[in-house]
Amino acid sequence: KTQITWWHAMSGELGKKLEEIVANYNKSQDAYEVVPTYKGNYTETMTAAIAAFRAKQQPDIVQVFEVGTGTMMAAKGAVYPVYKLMADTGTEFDPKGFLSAVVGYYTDTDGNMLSMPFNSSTPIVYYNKSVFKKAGLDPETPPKTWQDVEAYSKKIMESGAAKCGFTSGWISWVQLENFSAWHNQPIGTLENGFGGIDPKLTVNGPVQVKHWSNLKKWQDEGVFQYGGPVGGDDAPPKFYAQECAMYMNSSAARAAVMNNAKDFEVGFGMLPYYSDVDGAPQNSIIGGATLWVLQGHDEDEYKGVADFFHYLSSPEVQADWHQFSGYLPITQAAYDLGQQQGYYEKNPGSDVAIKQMTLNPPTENSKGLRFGNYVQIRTIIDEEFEALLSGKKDAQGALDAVVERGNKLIGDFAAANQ
Ligand SMILES: O=P(O)(O)OC[C@H](O)CO
Repeated sequence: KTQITWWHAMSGELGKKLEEIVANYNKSQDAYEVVPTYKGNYTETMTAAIAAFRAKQQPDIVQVFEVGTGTMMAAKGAVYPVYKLMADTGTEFDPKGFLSAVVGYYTDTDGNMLSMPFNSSTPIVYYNKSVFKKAGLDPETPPKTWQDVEAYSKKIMESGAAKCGFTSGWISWVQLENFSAWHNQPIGTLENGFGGIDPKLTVNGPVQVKHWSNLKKWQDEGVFQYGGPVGGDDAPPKFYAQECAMYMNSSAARAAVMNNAKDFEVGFGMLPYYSDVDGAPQNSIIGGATLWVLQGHDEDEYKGVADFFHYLSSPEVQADWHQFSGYLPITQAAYDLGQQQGYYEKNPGSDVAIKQMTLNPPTENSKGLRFGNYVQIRTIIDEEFEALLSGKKDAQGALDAVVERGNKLIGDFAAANQ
């Protein structure tokens, strides 16, 4: 059998499910064996793949998170574009079958899809219905606005129903990038980087500054508890232990939430917005990851990769993965299948993510972002957020620093890739 190596970043419930999908594929045919390897979180997996490529030890497939897209697109000699792979191997492939928000993110300016969508998400609100009830709030009504989040949190804390109002995973992704799209505010010039290689960040606008300054105030009042840098590993336990009543994170946190929220009922809601910001709520943007194929392998392996991708994007496999994980149904057929199966009716709240992402046709500010070196910029965002929380900087100072430090990295990237 020809072996296909796949480096991925899925741990916990998601990692187990990924292995099950691979095992089913391996059983379904005799020619190829896909060998999945967990390489750590998204940043670690991407870094490992780049190092391996330099050492000529690269896997066939690597899972790269959405913010690595700008960097991967520029790595022309290292990447075997998916549209080309599918054409070269004569494998059936219809990019139009994917949801447009997903395709748009991974398509180059000539309209070619460069990586294979697999696990696209968007952030939503999870809330503890049992705590809401104890606090005298309606458990069927999630907060709509940030004003609601504040008022509900105070009621929850004052009634003693929970110690904290809310926590959040992925500060950069949820409280800055998606926050901006949801309020129709630009993250950067040149259509958030989609329109050219040398954009400038603009995350220090008044709406973002107001929000970060509220987050600092809410932290000081105990309304908000920080979940830590990168994905925010400290956030989920605060929600599971019923310390914080609301939790903002990826729609794909669903699998872990369902597994860990044993003693209380969970509700799902869209992200909150400031009702005094014109154009909000707009639509949220995707996160998660896609699969990139790396150069340097033989034709047989690539045939296997294409065959595996075909399997992965079939409606049955996609619908199963989506329904288990909370990742979006990335093809229309997988969504239609879920509807036929009655999945969304039987699982109230399971369609919040897709509704929120498609709430309005995307604007230049809400189709995503594409900046070189953005993985490093994410680290800067975390650092500056921590400087804000510790009182070293105010919100304007922290976000100005993100812009200044981030623009330097984008400029370096543009100079190296022009
Ligand atoms: O937790 P995920 O897989 O939905 O990814 C969240 C962010 O998009 C990562 O950049």
